[in-house]
Amino acid sequence: MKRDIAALAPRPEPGSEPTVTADVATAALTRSEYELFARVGRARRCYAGETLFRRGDLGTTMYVVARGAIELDFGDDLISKRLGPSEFFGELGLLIGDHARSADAVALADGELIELRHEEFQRLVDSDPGLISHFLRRAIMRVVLNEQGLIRRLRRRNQDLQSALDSLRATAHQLNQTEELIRTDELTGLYNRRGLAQHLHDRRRNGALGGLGLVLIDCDRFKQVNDEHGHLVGDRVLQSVASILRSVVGDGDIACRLGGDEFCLLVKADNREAVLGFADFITTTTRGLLQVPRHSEPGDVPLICTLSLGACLVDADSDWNDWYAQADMALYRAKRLGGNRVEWQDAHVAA
Ligand SMILES: Nc1nc2c(ncn2[C@@H]2O[C@H](COP(=O)(O)OP(=O)(O)OP(=O)(O)O)[C@@H](O)[C@H]2O)c(=O)[nH]1
Repeated sequence: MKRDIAALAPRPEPGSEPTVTADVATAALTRSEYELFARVGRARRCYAGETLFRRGDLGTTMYVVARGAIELDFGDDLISKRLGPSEFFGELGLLIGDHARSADAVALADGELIELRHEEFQRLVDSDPGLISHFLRRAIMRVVLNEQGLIRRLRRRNQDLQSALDSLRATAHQLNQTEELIRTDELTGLYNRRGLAQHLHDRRRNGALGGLGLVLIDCDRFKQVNDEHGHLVGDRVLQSVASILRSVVGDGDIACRLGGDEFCLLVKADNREAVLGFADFITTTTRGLLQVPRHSEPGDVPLICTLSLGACLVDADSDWNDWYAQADMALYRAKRLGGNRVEWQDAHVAA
């Protein structure tokens, strides 16, 4: 058997004995190496589909393909290698002994291998130190090249992951911005109805609906502002109202434009006086602004109009429709009484 295998040694082209760097990629033994390995090692048959070792197995054996083909599968998305006659694998088992295999080795066809164990390494060295030193250098270079290839692939994968992460972050950022836009009233920058609904939903989920007051705010005779001064002036009046509301909201409070010339304010307040304090501040500021002489504007262009306000305390056990109905009763009264005022509505009277 040994003689048969030795006869399969590669026949070099004249003057083509491989150099250290030229043949590392192919892992093929030179003719002299093959003959030495065949002399020291044992012949071993292998059969199509046979697993010689698996990734992670501790191995002390190196193989040289005499006949047939072997596939090395490194797992994950690493490229498998296919080895043919006179190519070797598992050399770290031979060189360092108990070595965890980095690939599954499976025979692709019936064939023959030369098998060398760790204990036989010294015999190889003693038989031909020069040849084995050459083989060793190639084996080390092969390990280094494999390692460099692996590092390159890991770097590339790292970069791919990094850019995937970057684009994910950008998408998340765009999504946040879009959500912000969807929740915001374009003209005033306050929350719109959708934003208010989301806010109330979040608060209810967090059990944070207690100790709140609601103030509904509606512009008085706003249609007249539009009719007399035009839509743009009307827009500016709405923006002025929004600015006043923005100036009173604190952390956790919310100012919202419900639509048209109607606004609301949801504020932290434990009692009637606290809620009315916010509402009074709004009417006082509005009246103050109406007193400011406006020499720079041609005609009598208003910066703001008077407001009607309806206020109440929020019952955490009921919902927005109930609170709105309650505050709206007060607002309706404020309108009926001529506007430019704040009215209060208690819960039991509203019911
Ligand atoms: N400029 C401007 N006007 C708007 C906007 N949205 C709604 N309006 C106008 O707001 C006006 C609201 O009119 P009404 O609901 O009759 O209210 P009002 O004139 O203030 O009457 P009272 O509330 O009874 O004092 C309508 O003329 C709408 O066209 C907007 O975004 N910009």
